[in-house]
Amino acid sequence: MQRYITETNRNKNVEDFQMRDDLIATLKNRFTTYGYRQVQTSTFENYDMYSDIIGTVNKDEMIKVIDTTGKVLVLRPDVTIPITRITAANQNSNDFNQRLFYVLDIFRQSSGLPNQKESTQAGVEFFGENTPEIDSEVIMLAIHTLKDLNFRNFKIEIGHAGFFKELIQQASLSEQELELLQTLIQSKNITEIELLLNDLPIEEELQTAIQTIPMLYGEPASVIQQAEKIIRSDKMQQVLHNLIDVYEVLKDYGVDDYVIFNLGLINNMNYYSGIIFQGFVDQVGQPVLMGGRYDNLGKQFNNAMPAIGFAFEVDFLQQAIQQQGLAEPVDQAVDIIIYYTKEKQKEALKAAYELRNQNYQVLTFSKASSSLKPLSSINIVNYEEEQNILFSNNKKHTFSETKEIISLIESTKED
Ligand SMILES: N[C@@H](Cc1c[nH]c[nH+]1)C(=O)O
Repeated sequence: MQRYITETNRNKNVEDFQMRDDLIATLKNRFTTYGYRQVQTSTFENYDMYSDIIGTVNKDEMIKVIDTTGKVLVLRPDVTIPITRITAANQNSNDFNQRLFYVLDIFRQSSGLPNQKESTQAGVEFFGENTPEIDSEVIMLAIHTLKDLNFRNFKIEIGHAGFFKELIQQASLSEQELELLQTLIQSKNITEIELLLNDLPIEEELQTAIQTIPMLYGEPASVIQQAEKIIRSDKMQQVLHNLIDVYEVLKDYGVDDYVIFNLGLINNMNYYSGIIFQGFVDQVGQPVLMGGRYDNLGKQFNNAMPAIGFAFEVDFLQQAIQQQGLAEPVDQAVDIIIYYTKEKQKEALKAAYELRNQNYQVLTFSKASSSLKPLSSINIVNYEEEQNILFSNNKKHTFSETKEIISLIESTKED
């Protein structure tokens, strides 16, 4: 039996970890270029905070812990909620925008996948404005980042939390019926949807409209055309206009080829109030990113603030990059390797210190005691009794001072 090992399917070796680190660096860099600043939230949260919020994570999926005083805590099941709470508490004037990003683990355990409890999310949250320009800028950031990661085929599905909600309000369904209907729409199970609706007291026109929802998927222009046919209220018309406005801005960014409309899109979280979206790449069944507008969440923390954001699932991204062979080979070579004899130890270690000070990566090997074969390097330095030798790119040089090593290495780099 293996003791103290928890089942996890990520980072099996150092190379995986380095690749993940590079991936996260790419995400952080792109978020920064759009003006986002990194924040962090606590791993332990008050259970009551999550259970009282409307639109929160499913209570059964939260991982609860009890602290030494007997208080029930929960391991951070979502980042959007605590960031909204913090921003709501700190923002006393609402006339400025806040752009925040994070790379944090979240903890959820669904009954279907009991071994999966932990995943890393890299996400952004924008607070302060609700305009089509902001919505499209946030979606553009997601697209820009997927391009950075070299995915050739990816799609962003855009929908709206309000479209389905508006329609369904006219049907006055019970909570259970609504939940079932949502699941069926999500899985586009058209036959079951029809059977369910046939059993409910819903007028025919409304039933047809609801049955159309899963079909409102695909190229934006044709989805808009089809959607117009089932508009039954001003609110639905506004929702559709909002989607069109956002799409127009995305066209100006020149990224409309990546965009698909999906009015049957229902995101996991219930706090969404406006546009919602998900991102898909080849060979990964689940979305690698999800997000949307959640203008009503701040109100629950006594500060109404328009807000929109999304989060990448870093584990899915990593899996996709590996499967599609998009990872750059991890460079194992070090900048400089120094071999030295016992007599030259002092001189060699001093040189290593100076070179590391100049940010070179340096490994030292005592010829007297080390028997291991070192990693490769194009710069090998030998401190021996008679002379000091540098092999740089297979060319031999003699030297007496450390600064000569630097100038020789830099000059061979330029060759
Ligand atoms: N917190 C959401 C993603 C998101 C970030 N911002 C808005 N939505 C999730 O875990 O699904």
